[in-house]
Amino acid sequence: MCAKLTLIFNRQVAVLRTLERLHRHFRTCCKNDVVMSGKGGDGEKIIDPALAGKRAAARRAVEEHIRSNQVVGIGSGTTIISAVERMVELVEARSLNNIVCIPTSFQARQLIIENKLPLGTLEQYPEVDVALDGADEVDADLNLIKGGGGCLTQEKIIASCAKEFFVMADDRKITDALGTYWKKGVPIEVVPMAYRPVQLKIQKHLGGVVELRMAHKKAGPIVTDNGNFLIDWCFDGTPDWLEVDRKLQCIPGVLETGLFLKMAQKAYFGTPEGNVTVRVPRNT
Ligand SMILES: O=C[C@H](O)[C@H](O)[C@H](O)COP(=O)(O)O
Repeated sequence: MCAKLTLIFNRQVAVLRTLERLHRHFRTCCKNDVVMSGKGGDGEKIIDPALAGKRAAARRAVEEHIRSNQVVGIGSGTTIISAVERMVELVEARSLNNIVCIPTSFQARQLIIENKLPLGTLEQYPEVDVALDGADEVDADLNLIKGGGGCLTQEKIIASCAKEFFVMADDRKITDALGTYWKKGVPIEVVPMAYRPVQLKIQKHLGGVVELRMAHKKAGPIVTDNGNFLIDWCFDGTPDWLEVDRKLQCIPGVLETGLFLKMAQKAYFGTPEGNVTVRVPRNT
């Protein structure tokens, strides 16, 4: 019994370490903001507490919402890795079958393929049953900032095609006002030839500062999965998000924004200890 428990514990630690490595890789490639908490006594890196929160939230969201015979939208980032991990466990345990996974990015597509889950497209399955995704910040109305890892347009398309959209995050990302926790601005995907006028128009009409997101392992800007550029808008004050998003979307050259407004039905937030709180939009 004791040996069995030790085996289970060791497997969990190994899974967390793998996730941590993927998290570190993803952050280095896409966000350049690795969060590590130091060294353990045995010289091993301590598991990132934020990652433990993301993992708890993701596992719970899958357990509550993913069922057999569903078409599932697979978000991008680090949190979704844990959701896919839980889905694989359920498939292996034969309590989940006949699902189809629609990726929201190149990374999500690879994740689905590597985990041998059935891959589909919106062309084949234009109606998605459930979409799961992470977020960079979440307010009380479940408005989200997304795109910190460079993916947002395909994520928003798939969330918009889903009957239900659930968000999973670690609990640092809960906020009263967007921009309190996530200081890197609202990501906006733009057609490359238009980035400069779009940048100037946003600054002139909406204020704040707009920066072209530069790559770290490539000279020049980050290029999205759709072949576009990303700009990050560090806004002033507390905007009326619906109005601001409408204005942004009206600027020629803007493809999509990382503002996911009133799209999520529920959000799961995990703590480093593995506790999960569930929120629905305020006033619902
Ligand atoms: O561009 C990336 C996506 O919008 C992610 O879903 C978002 O950045 C959250 O990422 P993570 O799950 O790594 O915290």
